[in-house]
Parts: sequence; C-alpha cells; structure tokens
Amino acid sequence: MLGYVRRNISEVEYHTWFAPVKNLGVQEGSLVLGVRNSFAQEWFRKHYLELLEDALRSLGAEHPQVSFQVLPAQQEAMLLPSDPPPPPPGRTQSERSQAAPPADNRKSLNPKYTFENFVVGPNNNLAHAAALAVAESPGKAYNPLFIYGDVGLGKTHLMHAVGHYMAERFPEKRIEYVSTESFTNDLINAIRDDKMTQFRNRYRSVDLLLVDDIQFLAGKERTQEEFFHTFNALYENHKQIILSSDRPPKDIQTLESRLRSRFEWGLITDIQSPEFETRVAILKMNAEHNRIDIPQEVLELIARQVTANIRELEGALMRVVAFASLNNVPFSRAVAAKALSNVFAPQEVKVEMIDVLRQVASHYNMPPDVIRGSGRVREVVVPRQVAQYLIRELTDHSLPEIGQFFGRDHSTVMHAISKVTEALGKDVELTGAVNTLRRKMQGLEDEGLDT
Ligand SMILES: Nc1ncnc2c1ncn2[C@@H]1O[C@H](COP(=O)(O)OP(=O)(O)OP(=O)(O)O)[C@@H](O)[C@H]1O
Repeated sequence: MLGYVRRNISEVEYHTWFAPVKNLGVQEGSLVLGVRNSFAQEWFRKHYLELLEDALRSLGAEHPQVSFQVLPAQQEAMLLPSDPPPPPPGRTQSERSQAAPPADNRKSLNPKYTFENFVVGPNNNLAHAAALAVAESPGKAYNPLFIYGDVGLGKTHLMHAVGHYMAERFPEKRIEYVSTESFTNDLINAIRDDKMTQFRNRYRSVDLLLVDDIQFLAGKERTQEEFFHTFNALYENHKQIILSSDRPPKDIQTLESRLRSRFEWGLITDIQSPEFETRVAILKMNAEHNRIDIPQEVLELIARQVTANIRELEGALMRVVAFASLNNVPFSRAVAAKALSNVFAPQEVKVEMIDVLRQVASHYNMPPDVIRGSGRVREVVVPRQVAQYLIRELTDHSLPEIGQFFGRDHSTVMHAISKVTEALGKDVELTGAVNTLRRKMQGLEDEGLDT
C-alpha cells in the first residue's frame, strides 16, 4: 500500500508524513494508522484520506476505511530514525556490544529525548549540566534534581535524556518515568483494588524515578502522603529522583512543607525560553534529522515568529514543510510566512533589518555589503535609500539604530526616507520596487501558491 502512496506524492512529502506512520492493524473493518500528534492526525484526515482509500482499493478492497490514531508519547519516535547515539564516555564500542542486551528499562522513555538531540543554549545550559552530572553519578550528584520552567521548554526531554544515558550504561537498572497525574491515578486504582503492596513495590524499587509536572501534587493530600514515603524510600537507598514543574517548589501552593523542603534538598534549576540562535539551532537539528534541506533564512523566519515554546516551534517547521510540499514549491521566506499566516497573524511577523537588506539586495541583484558600503553612484544609493525607508517602516528600529546598521548617522537616514517618500508615486520603478519588497517582507507575496 505504501508503494502506491509513494508513487503518487513527492519524496519529501512521503518522508515527512508517511515514514513515521505505524500500521496499527484493522479494527472494526477500518485500517488504523498511528501518527505522531494531533496536528498530523488532522493533516492526514484532510489531505491523505482519499489517497489511502485509493491505495486500499488498488489492493482489492471494496469499501476501504482508514482512520488515524495519535501514538502515545513513548511510541513516538523521531520522524525518521536518527543515527544511534554514540557510546557514553568511558566505554568503547566493543565493550558496549559485549554488554548485556538492553533491557526494556527504556519503555517509559521517548526515544527522541536524548542528550544527543538536546540543543544547549544560554537558556538551558545550567539545567543541562545538572542533568548530565546526575546521569553520570545517579543518586550522588544532586538528589533530587528539580527542573522547572514554562510549557514546552524541554523539561521532559532532559529528564528522559538522563534515563537514556543511564539505561545505556546500566541496562539492569530500573527506570520509571511517570507524570504526577499517572502517579495519582495509579494510587487511586491501587487503593480501589486493594493493591497497595504492588503499588509500593513498583515505585519504591526503581533506580531512577522521573516525575513530570509535580506541581499537580498541590491540593492532593493522599497523593502527597504516598509520594512523601516513596521519596523517602528512594532517597534513603541513594536512588536518583528527578522532578519537573512549571514553578519552583516555594511557589507550589498547598504543598506540605515536609515535601517542599525535600524538593529543595538537592538542586533546583530552571529552563528559560530559548533565544533566537538556540531556536534556529533547534530548527536546524530537526530539519537535518528529517533530511529536509531548508535554507537558513527560512529557519530564521520561523524562529522569529515562534519565540516562547519549543513544541510550537517544531510544529511551525512541520507546517512550513507540509505547505511547501503540498504546493510543490521550494522553501522560501514567502512560502514560510504564508504557511504560518493562519497560526500567526501577518502583523505578528517580525522583520529584522538584515532581512530587509537581504531582500532589497536580491531585488536589485547586488551583494548586501555593497548596499551597506560607501559607494555613491546612483545604482547603489537608490537601493540603500529604499532599504532604509523599508526598515523604518517595517521594524521598530530608531533612526540612530538604522544609521548605525549602515555605518551612517541618523540625519543621513532621515534624508534617505524623505527622498524615497518624495519619489513614491512619481518614480514608477522605485514605487514598484518598494511595493513589491513590502509585500514580500510582510509575507504577502503569494508566488502563485495554491492555498
Ligand atoms: N534544547 C532542546 N533541543 C532540542 N529539542 C528541544 C529542546 N528543548 C525542547 N525540545 C523539544 O521541544 C518539545 C517540548 O519539550 P518537552 O516536552 O520536554 O517540554 P516540557 O518543558 O516538558 O513541556 P511541558 O511542560 O508541556 O511538559 C519536545 O519535542 C522536545 O524534544
């Protein structure tokens, strides 16, 4: 069936969407395909349902039915499998291959969330260093390790990375990742089914316990009580505990003080929103893992628009890839702006001085440095004035800042702006250039896209 699909769509499209799909078999007469998230589910329903039904018809099905199910997080792999992680420091490949066969101690871990796949930047380097220290000396370096930060910034990723690292080195160790919600539900079920001994055995016999979203312990007295005993049992046996939360322990309301103080025993570290360069690096890594060749300037445009949440950043990249492949157009800034325009209103598109300069340079077919340089011939002066005019219009930069960018003072920029303003409506060529460039920069250039 996949052969049929592959013949009918582009290679990029196939790799982006179909390579990660899992066949979950036939349920109630419908072929069920597992997809990585709800965005992909919606996308498949909208764009590939007919194709898949045709594929089934080509195999003789009379009334083909296909449905899509989101895979649970731990089954969700990289879109395409990446290379296996390198051996941890201190062990050679041959020693590694003689080690015991990997136990299923990674079953609660997402295979994508490794240290190798974690981009380190100023926003997360302390949390990363702490996680690495814990991975190297579990139960010794910092116990517990408490990581906090806003939604989608990599807390779960780092916790799992410690798990993978430990699983690789000590296949016999027991690793358990659980959300606070699952811990609570397990407890409720254990109480209901009279299975508290099993519950305690399960959580108190692990070597590494990773608990996500610990802030949800707030207000749950019975769960807090049980977690307190779990914590003590592990701690006393020098087992490593890592907790994540959206806020530091002191800000978790209605948390028993004995728990709060325990959470503060080890190391508390936070993760902040990534800055621009880190966002671009994350996008680049994602694109490389998925073997998508996408120009840096397109990645930069995406990174400028999605600033606060890495999960959304990854979603934005997927949107752009999907949009370009469905419209069969190469990646460009205009395509990316268009792909994201439903999610981010055009006025939110942030344009930087360097973007304007690049666009003007490409419009006039000359290197950006020549426009910024000292040349005084009309062929260079006009593009320079246009660039300064558009920067003033499309960015928040002040006249002195624009002047500095061009190595000139603010009065030169003022002069450039008034020159362009005067010429608009009179000089047809210049007016055309300004309008085209403005549209491009605002992401409104449609490049003949079929939307
Ligand atoms: N530094 C990073 N490098 C690469 N990918 C990252 C990085 N930080 C986060 N991610 C990716 O961003 C996505 C969200 O990360 P994660 O689920 O760990 O966030 P979180 O902080 O636990 O969020 P939540 O509070 O919603 O649970 C994941 O796909 C993760 O792989």
